[in-house]
Amino acid sequence: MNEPNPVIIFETLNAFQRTGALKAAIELKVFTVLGAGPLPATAIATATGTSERGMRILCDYLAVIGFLEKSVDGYSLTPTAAVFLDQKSASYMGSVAGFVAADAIMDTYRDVAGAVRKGGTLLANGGSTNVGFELWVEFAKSMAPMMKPAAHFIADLVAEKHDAGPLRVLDIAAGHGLFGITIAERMPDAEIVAQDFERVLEVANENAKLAGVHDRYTLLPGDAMAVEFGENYDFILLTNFLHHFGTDTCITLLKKVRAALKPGGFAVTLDFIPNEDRVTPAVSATFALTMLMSTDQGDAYTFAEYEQMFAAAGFGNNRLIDVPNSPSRLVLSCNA
Ligand SMILES: Nc1ncnc2c1ncn2[C@@H]1O[C@H](CSCC[C@H]([NH3+])C(=O)O)[C@@H](O)[C@H]1O
Repeated sequence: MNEPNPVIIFETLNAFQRTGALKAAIELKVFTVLGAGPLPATAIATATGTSERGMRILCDYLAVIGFLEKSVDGYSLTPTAAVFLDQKSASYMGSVAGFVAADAIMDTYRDVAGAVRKGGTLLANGGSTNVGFELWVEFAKSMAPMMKPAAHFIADLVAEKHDAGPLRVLDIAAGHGLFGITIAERMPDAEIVAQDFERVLEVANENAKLAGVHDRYTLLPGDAMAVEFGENYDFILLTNFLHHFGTDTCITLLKKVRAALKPGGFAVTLDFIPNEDRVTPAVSATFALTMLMSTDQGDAYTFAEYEQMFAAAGFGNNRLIDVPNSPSRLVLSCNA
């Protein structure tokens, strides 16, 4: 570990190759074609309408980085590729490439030094928190599969905390809507109010229809900082949202959240929350760079920082909870 070794330099400088290769394999449906069993490069090339040379080189690359296995029968799927990248799998999540590795996102990384100099995003108008940020509809359409484990975890938590009877839930920055929709599926008396920009809520509304919970699903379009939330909510969800803003803005929003909760109601914050060292665990710690590149003031806040923000907004009781099968953690804050 402490021996000097230049490999990490090459691996890091050409990490864009990995992104490009995986994006291409998803786009060309290589993993779906291989879902039926091992095939040689020639057969994969025929099935995907590509060149044999190109497919051989792509499949060898995917074997090197761990998405395919190579044997005398040709290429086959690794367990991860079989579960998450074959379109026929119920847990397919290839769609996340449409947001995570979108051209507009990748373009921002052409000038990390510029964002570091400035201390904020180089995107126009504050980046991803602006109503005009184009990619949120793409996020809503593509990212739901990644959120499934956390959505079920939160629905379980809500069911555990709530006695039988009517239940009002506000899902702030709902996106695809999965978090509120999963609660509605679990609890037949739950009424969900979904808040987000108008064109994003169209996606959530469609998902609510598909899930058959549409009659208990209300839309509250607009900027979360400006719209009236209403009151008497049992639970208010803040999933993957607070990280976009500076602490003062978060505190202002959290005061509004508290005012909209019933006494004894809960704010449920799901986020990338690194340890106090800010360098572990890797996924949460590196998320801070995502915020530097796409927002003016956002960050991957530690639990101590969340505690301070929630306390400043009047929440005295905050608990950090790990979410199984997810890199995210949850802060459960009671309006005691
Ligand atoms: N100012 C804002 N007001 C309301 N929604 C916003 C604002 N800025 C960003 N958003 C939404 O915040 C969401 C962040 S992505 C998170 C979506 C979902 N809660 C999830 O956890 O997967 C996107 O759907 C954006 O449209």
